[in-house]
Amino acid sequence: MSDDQRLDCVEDTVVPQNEEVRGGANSDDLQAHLSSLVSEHIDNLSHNLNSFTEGVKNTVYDDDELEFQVGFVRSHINHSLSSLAQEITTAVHNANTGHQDAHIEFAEQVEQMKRNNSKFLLAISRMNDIRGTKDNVDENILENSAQLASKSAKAGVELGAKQVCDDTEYWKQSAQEFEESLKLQSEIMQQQKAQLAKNEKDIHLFTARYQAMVEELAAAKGNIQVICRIKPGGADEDLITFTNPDEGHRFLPWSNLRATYQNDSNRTESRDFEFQRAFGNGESNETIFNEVKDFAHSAALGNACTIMAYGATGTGKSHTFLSENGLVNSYIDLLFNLAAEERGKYEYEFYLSAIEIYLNKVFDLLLTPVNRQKVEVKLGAESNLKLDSQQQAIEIIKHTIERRESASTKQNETSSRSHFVLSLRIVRKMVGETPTSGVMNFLDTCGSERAGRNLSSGTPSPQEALIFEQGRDINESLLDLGKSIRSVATGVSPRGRGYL
Ligand SMILES: Nc1ncnc2c1ncn2[C@@H]1O[C@H](COP(=O)(O)OP(=O)(O)OP(=O)(O)O)[C@@H](O)[C@H]1O
Repeated sequence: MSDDQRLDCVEDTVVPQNEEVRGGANSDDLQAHLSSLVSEHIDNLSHNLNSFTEGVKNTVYDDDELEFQVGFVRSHINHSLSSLAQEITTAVHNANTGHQDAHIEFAEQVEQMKRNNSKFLLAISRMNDIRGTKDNVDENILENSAQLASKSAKAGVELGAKQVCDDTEYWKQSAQEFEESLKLQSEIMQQQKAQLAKNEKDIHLFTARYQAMVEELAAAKGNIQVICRIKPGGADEDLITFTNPDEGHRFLPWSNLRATYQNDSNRTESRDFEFQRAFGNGESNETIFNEVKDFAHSAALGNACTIMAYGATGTGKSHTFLSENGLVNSYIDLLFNLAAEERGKYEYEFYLSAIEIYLNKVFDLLLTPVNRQKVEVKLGAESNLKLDSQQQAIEIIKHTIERRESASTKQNETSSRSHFVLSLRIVRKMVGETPTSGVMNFLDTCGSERAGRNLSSGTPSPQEALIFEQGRDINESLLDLGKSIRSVATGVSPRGRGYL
């Protein structure tokens, strides 16, 4: 077989068509595909022929062998050409089929587009219809709105007018109701005013009655009341015993007391005493206060009350009056509480003065400077300090007690050496009324003592001499006080020194 024959064969099988390869591929693609198929086969064949030619050149074949080789080459070429023809046929077939598919698809698409077009046309015509309807509706709305507006305006005016009428009626009614309630209120006020006036009258009446009762009570108890307090466990307890000869009446107006003791001739003696009240058995300061607290009300109503502690040295006068829970602090507490209770009705003012009588001289303990130098005053010219609070009152009283003259004696470690007078003035005011001014005086005398009891044998020391002098002066002043009290009680001036 020659090269030309081979080429002819190849050329016969090539189908040079400008068709698409597969569904949708164009003729350029098909042509390119076919060319590549053909050149692939030609390359293959030419390679095999070259190998064959080389083999023939280099090998010495006999005829049979040569014929066999040529037959082999021929069958190879035939096989290659028929496979090429087969591939070309398939490619062209595929291309035709693809083209037909594409054509059918295109026709379907055209059909679909036509259908869409008619739908689109239908939609446009519907849209036009809707637009027309909307225009109509718009026109209707405009027309109705205009009508509605004109109707509303008319109705609004009518409604407004009605509202004004209603409001006027409502306000008229309210004004009437208000006037009626005003009338009622003013009637109630008048009634209340009358009640107030009556209450005020009642208060005056009540106050007057209360005052009268306080005075009656004081009168019933006696203008001067004598209360006895026996110090428990005193130094003389073994020498003197107190009994109540009238057990059944111990706490009734009269409280009798029998003192039994050894007289100077060593004989047992008894003396009976009469008191409004006698305390013993370690009764507390609070119990004593309960007995005498009514004086506070009397002083608040404008009376002058004096509570005086009198007794032998060391028997508990200062303890009863001036200790922390003593009478003075309890009175201060009661009076300040009374002022707080009556605030709004009455205004209270409290003034304090504190003096001591020491060796026959009067000293103002409120004027005492920090260096404790006492300031002597004439009786009645002592300072009066306005008290702002209960706490302040208690503090000041505590300081005045500290400034009071005291000394350690054989009977009492802290014996008061001066008479101490604390005055609490109570001013009570009520609007439209003359203020009342009462006073609570607390007098803590120094205790009487047996002359010479504080002296040791031999020459007395200056301190002993002073205590002796104080004791003498104390006894003298107590005697004078006794005379003065008796003079008040009997109305007869004492003879001799003429104190009253
Ligand atoms: N009822 C009592 N209960 C307990 N202790 C008391 C009582 N009475 C007095 N005392 C105590 O006895 C001592 C002397 O009392 P206080 O100083 O009060 O006596 P006094 O009568 O004031 O003496 P003086 O006249 O010498 O000043 C104090 O220590 C006091 O605390």
